[in-house]
Amino acid sequence: MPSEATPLVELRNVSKRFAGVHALSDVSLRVPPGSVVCLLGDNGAGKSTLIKVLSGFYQPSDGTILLDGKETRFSDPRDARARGIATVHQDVGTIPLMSVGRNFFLGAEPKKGWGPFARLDIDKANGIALEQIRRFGITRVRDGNQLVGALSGGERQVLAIGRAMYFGARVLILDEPTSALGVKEAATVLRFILAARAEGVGIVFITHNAHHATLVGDYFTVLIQGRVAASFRRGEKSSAELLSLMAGGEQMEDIAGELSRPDLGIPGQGAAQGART
Ligand SMILES: Nc1ncnc2c1ncn2[C@@H]1O[C@H](COP(=O)(O)OP(=O)(O)OP(=O)(O)O)[C@@H](O)[C@H]1O
Repeated sequence: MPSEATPLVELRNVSKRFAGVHALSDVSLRVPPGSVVCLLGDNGAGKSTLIKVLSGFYQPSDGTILLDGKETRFSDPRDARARGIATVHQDVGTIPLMSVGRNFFLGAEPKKGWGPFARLDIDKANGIALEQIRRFGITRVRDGNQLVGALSGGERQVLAIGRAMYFGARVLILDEPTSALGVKEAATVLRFILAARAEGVGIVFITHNAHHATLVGDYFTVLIQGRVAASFRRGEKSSAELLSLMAGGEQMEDIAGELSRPDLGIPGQGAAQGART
């Protein structure tokens, strides 16, 4: 279980408003080193906005961001990245028709020679890429020249996350990394999340999947309509309770109550009970 060490990054009472829309209201979130913080919420709950505040894409309208316990401000995503905050999006950001090695170093290739004669040292790029993904359990890929398109969805996620870690990520923001994957593939990514945690990285794991969250999460924050609806530690709630919270537990109770009203003439309360699980 992670320690109570100073969070790598922290949001304190952060709000974000757009014209007429309160996307985030008074949200606090701590990401300690070596921990997985799950961020859950329905569509429109504010998860993307929160990621964008954490990764320097938006400035908060109110509230503060702390990095290693010190108040800070990210001028833009490049600034946040340079200070160790990496975001890996669901669509992964790898290019299928490029090799594993080239994808790994996209934009930051190790060069042979110098000046106008510098060219990509592909052997070096391949070697580092393979070593990094092997470290995290992807042993099926044996050749860095292999095209990324031949990798599975989970392997591609691991490549993208491994790349972020190689380039110095201390906080990894993973935006729905398991949502498009089958069971085995999701397990590959979840295993990787645990391996990154063991290296002391702080992970913000955004997901719709309460089961995936409860498998790896240390801390959980549920957003509903831009507010923190619940915030708790591992073991304090079951995944069924988590699911109900994400759906807006109270609303579900209200719907269940409505369905069981005798004047509606709906036979039995099966639907109402079903709605609660
Ligand atoms: N740039 C913007 N301008 C105006 N409103 C915005 C903007 N970005 C987000 N919103 C609004 O803020 C609220 C939160 O949106 P956000 O995209 O953060 O939710 P989400 O939890 O990421 O949803 P999803 O899972 O569908 O991506 C929504 O009501 C959305 O319409």
